[in-house]
Amino acid sequence: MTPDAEPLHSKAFPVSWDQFHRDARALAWRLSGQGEWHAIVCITRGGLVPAAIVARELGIRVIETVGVASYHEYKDQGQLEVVKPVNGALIDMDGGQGAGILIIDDLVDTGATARVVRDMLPKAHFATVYAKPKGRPLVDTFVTEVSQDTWIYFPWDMGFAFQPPINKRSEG
Ligand SMILES: O=P(O)(O)OC[C@H]1O[C@H](OP(=O)(O)OP(=O)(O)O)[C@H](O)[C@@H]1O
Ligand SMILES: O=c1[nH]c(=O)c2nc[nH]c2[nH]1
Ligand SMILES: [Mg+2]
Repeated sequence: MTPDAEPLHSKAFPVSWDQFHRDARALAWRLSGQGEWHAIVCITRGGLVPAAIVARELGIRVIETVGVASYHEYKDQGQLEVVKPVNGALIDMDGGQGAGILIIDDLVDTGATARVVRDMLPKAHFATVYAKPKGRPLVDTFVTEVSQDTWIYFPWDMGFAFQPPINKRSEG
């Protein structure tokens, strides 16, 4: 990046545990009535927490995972790696190709993760709590859209920290 270039993520969207619980529950409300799913495939690790909340709300007890990692360093998208595939028997149920499966992740950003998982389960319903514009076309159901230059700070990545008073803060 040149010194004058705009940072890729210039805005911050911090999410508390309370807010995340409300948003994940709102996702469950949006999903209810849209279909009958016999299993959730949760994209680890970010999908684990919303999958637990949606599973509880919709009464789904079969939870499978697919492990996908691409942001190996903070905010830096690297090589996408499927670290754990989906269970083949689950993909083949209900006529195959992931029919009857609900895929859950915390967000779509560029859509790279969603594209890979959709290819594995083309007939599944893809749901996330948050979506950025590039990834949005790949998601069937989501709750809140944020701009592409926003970084979402999830509660499991955060901790309490001292905040200097506003009048003592330096610019930038
Ligand atoms: O739309 P994309 O640009 O692919 O980004 C979205 C993905 O990035 C994050 O996962 P990450 O790779 O950080 O792994 P993690 O879930 O284990 O934290 C997030 O949980 C999504 O799965
Ligand atoms: O914590 C995160 N916040 C984000 O905005 C994001 N985009 C991709 N991966 C992400 N992880
Ligand atoms: Mg993830």
